[in-house]
Amino acid sequence: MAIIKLENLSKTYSSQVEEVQALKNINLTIDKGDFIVVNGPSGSGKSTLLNLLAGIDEASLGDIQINNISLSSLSDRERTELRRNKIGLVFQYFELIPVLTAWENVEYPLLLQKVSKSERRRKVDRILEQVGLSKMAQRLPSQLSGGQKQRVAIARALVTDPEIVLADEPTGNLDTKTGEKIIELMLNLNREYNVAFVIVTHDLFVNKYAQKLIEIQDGILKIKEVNEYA
Ligand SMILES: Nc1ncnc2c1ncn2[C@@H]1O[C@H](COP(=O)(O)OP(=O)(O)OP(=O)(O)O)[C@@H](O)[C@H]1O
Repeated sequence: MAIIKLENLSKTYSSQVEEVQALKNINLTIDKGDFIVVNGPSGSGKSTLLNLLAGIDEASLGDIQINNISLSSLSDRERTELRRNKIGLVFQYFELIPVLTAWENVEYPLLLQKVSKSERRRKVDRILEQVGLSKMAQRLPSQLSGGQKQRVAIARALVTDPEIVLADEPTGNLDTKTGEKIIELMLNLNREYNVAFVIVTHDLFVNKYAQKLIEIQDGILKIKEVNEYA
């Protein structure tokens, strides 16, 4: 089942000096439970694609549909709401709130959704256990390793039960062994919750986990490989 559809999507950045066509006529369907890895050289359009998928930026041409709803038909507030409910985000530098504990960082998106206290407690405890961090719940981000911080960020992305998690270079700030564990964790969560992942990465080791491997070059998207999981 398609959760996101990109149709003839283009993005042009215009300034007084020049126009950059960052994405050129992209077509892509993301199905429920997909595990998509996106490669591409610096400046090829990867972050632009993630920003459009997340509704952070708007396409110049073409359409993005999430659950058959066209993003362009929504107001800014409705787009924010959709992002909050359907999309989880994971970043290279974790982006945790430094004055909140691991537990409170994961709780935060549920507060925005006005989820009740008992439900928040249940959901945060459960997801922290799944990412292997129950014992570190009361630590501040500064008291955690890079890999542990990324686990907190993954728990925060998943605690709202999103349909899709968008990850921008999630292993970029981790050593290879820790990075590999983080991708394996994402894959396990992908299978357990049937939530789709789109992972943008320069780390080639991630490619072997891809169910769909995508490459962007000069704003043009190519599907390089599609694997069925055993
Ligand atoms: N806000 C902007 N204004 C003008 N041009 C932009 C803007 N953001 C990106 N670009 C240009 O669009 C193209 C695609 O950029 P994008 O950031 O999507 O690439 P990327 O593949 O994510 O690169 P990297 O791997 O270095 O992060 C580049 O040529 C970039 O210079």
